[in-house]
Amino acid sequence: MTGTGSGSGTGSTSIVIRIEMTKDLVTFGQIATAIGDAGGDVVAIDVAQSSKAKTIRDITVQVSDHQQSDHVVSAVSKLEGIQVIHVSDQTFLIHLGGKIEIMPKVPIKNRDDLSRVYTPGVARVCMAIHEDPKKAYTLTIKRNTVAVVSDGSAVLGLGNIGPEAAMPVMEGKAMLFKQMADVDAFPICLDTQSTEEIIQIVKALAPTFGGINLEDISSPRCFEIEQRLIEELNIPVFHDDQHGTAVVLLAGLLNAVKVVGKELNRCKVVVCGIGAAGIACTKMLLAAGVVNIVGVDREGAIVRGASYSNSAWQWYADHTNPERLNGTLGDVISGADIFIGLSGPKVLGVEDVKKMAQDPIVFAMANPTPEISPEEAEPYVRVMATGRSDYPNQINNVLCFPGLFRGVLDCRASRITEEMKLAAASAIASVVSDEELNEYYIIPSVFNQMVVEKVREAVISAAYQSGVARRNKGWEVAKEVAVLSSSGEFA
Ligand SMILES: NC(=O)c1ccc[n+]([C@@H]2O[C@H](COP(=O)([O-])OP(=O)(O)OC[C@H]3O[C@@H](n4cnc5c(N)ncnc54)[C@H](O)[C@@H]3O)[C@@H](O)[C@H]2O)c1
Ligand SMILES: O=C(O)C[C@H](O)C(=O)O
Ligand SMILES: [Mg+2]
Repeated sequence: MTGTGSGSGTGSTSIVIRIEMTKDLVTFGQIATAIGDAGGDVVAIDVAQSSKAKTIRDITVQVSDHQQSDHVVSAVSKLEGIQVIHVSDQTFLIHLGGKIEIMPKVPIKNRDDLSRVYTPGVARVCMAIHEDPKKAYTLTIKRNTVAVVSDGSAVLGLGNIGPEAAMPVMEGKAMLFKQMADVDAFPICLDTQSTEEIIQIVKALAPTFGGINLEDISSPRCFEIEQRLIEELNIPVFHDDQHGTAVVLLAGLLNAVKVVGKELNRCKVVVCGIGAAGIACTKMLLAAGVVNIVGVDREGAIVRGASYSNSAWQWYADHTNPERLNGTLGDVISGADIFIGLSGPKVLGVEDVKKMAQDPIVFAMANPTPEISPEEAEPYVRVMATGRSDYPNQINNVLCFPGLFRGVLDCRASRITEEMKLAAASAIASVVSDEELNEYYIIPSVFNQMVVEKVREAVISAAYQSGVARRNKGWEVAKEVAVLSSSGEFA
């Protein structure tokens, strides 16, 4: 099993320490010795600024993990005549200045080009769209562009960290959309957590976009925001943490139960974290025929027959926990075949896992730190999965949203139906063949190029069957469509 389990690291890395040294008090030799003694390797030294008395230097140091990085920085800062200005690691460096940019498709080389892409030529195009707004799909970025909208209220498992702090995740999603499925996605983080304001803002933004991907908006507000936008907009709206997660979860579970030789609909499933993702995953499992699902949140099990002020939890109580189990996670997990974690870090103990039924399946999907680390759980589980990239079996909505939106944009679906989501789940599961299937390979890699293509095809086919595809049938049959459509032929 790979991975550091440290919560955010991915093994050997380099850090850049910016220091100010007072020349009379310390030599570079002393600094290099201190770094070496703390276990780091000096890889490069750059002088950022120099005066007679002081120098500012960037020292690049190879370290094995974050702990060693802390040792190295602490050793350097203890030296007389040194002031550590800041420390960057590769993860921070990759974020410098943000992770995406906008590039023109054609260069503007001369006045002639200028007068076409901009005024006066552009005016004719504007008027063509004014006369027929559908032409926005052929003559603007709308056909291939998705808004990734967050209010920063439930960012990964980090909680309500606000819109600025949510941006790196949304930029990351935009990168994935583009790299995996050639969808242009734009991150939009809103400085409001008012349900009504978010709805109005997204509605006002909609003309620019072919689809809306809502991201990291906490429950229960996310349900109303998504539902209202689905009803009030004519482009597809998809809350990724709900449905993307549910699609990938179902794909992973379909394969995991094959590995352990159980039938999904006979399994006892405990879901921890009854928020956006937990509720959507539960709905997907109920639709797949699972009966015995018990939900647990901070206050313990959600019990059938009890009353809840949170309407989403009331729905949950009415549709799950047929045995009316009560108590903590530790109580209700006894005899469970499957644990699904969509809550926060380190919620599940080894003692809890030991109480599960034979051949337990544990999907600890909280990001970035799962409910239990694979290292701790592995001796007691048969199939282990997390949401992270650095362990086997990554159950993450990135397996869904790029291919799903590729399909939705290509067939110009007006909405995303249950059939389309189920089709996407089966498509993802089908990428792993029976010969390949084993405990450590229940779900295809994010980098498996078949995933996007299979999800796209399945989604398009289901969109036509559901009657929500708005492009003439027949378009989809030709693979050359991508080329033709970019010239506007199939508008
Ligand atoms: N792997 C994936 O693809 C994926 C997708 C979506 C969400 N997630 C993860 O799932 C988690 C929840 O995301 P969300 O969007 O549903 O957020 P959310 O805020 O809507 O819901 C989180 C729920 O978990 C509960 N919770 C938090 N700590 C808990 C604890 N210690 N014990 C029990 N319940 C607890 C909260 O009360 C809340 O009801 C996050 O960690 C997120 O990173 C993973
Ligand atoms: O962002 C991810 O990695 C998955 C998911 O959307 C999450 O919120 O954790
Ligand atoms: Mg998310």
